[in-house]
Amino acid sequence: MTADAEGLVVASHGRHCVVESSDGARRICHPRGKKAQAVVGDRVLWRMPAPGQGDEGTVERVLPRRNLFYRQDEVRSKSFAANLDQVLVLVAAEPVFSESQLTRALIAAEAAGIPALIALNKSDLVEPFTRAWERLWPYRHMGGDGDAAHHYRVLPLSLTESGEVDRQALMPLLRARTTLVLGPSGAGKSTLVNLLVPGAAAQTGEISQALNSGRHTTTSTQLYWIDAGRRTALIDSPGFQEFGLRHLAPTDLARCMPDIAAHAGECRFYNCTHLHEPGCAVMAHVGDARGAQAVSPQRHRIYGELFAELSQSRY
Ligand SMILES: Nc1nc2c(ncn2[C@@H]2O[C@H](COP(=O)(O)OP(=O)(O)OP(=O)(O)O)[C@@H](O)[C@H]2O)c(=O)[nH]1
Ligand SMILES: [Zn+2]
Repeated sequence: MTADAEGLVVASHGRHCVVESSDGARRICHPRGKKAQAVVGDRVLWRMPAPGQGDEGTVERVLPRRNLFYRQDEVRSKSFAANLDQVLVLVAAEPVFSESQLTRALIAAEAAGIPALIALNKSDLVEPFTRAWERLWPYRHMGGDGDAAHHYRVLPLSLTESGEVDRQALMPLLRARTTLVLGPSGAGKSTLVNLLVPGAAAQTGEISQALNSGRHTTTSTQLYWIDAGRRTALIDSPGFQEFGLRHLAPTDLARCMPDIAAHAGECRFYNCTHLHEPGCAVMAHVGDARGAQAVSPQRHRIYGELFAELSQSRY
């Protein structure tokens, strides 16, 4: 019996996926049973088809994951990607981004133990950019002063106007890592992928061709290599809009919001919800006063909304 080969899942669509071997060859694989359901970024053991059984393989087993980034909505859970080094949330000056969506993505990253970066695109749109940069004040300062203390790195970009400069700023942060890129429609995700991934269109074409065989034309989540040595990867995933956090309990929220977590241990009641209790250290820090230890009123409002959302009965 031949040993199963190890491979990396570089695209997924429905139940089947595309597995890349160490020599770079890609092949469609189907999971052998529920336990072999893989997501992009998974390392898997896979097997060639038996002679005469076509050219699609089977995923025999998903190897243990370092982490799993996912969202979960009311009805079904939807996995995004596994084994990530970081998440890059790309928003733009225009269209105006939703701070609630941004926060949801950051909470999901935090819950999975994955560091997050934020990029604000379209700095050439001066006035909207100034407003958006200002809205990101809490994110730019959270954790303390100085680049090392900041909880989130926030980068200004202008992908269509200064792509080369942006590439130089981004590459040191991306090199030799696997980065999941998330962002609302229109923020510039395609522009970013095309800037950083030589032949992105070709890689996509190859994959849709592979997945095509009359059944599927688009892939949902996809991994691109930035470098020829295949060490630096970007994972592009749609679905920022309906970003559910149903996999979290309301009481998980505080530890996943670093500005709130910083004070949550100092409240009078150990089971403080930070919404109305006397002696709440979190609420004592909510205000317009700016400071690395402050909790912005917007962030506290979003926390309250999410707390209510996650407190509704589950089904
Ligand atoms: N002014 C300006 N426009 C930009 C910049 N980057 C991207 N755009 C434009 O913004 C629009 C959206 O960019 P895309 O890269 O298609 O955005 P996307 O996030 O992939 O959007 P979807 O395809 O809808 O998911 C395009 O018209 C881009 O040309 C920028 O730095 N400045
Ligand atoms: Zn409290």
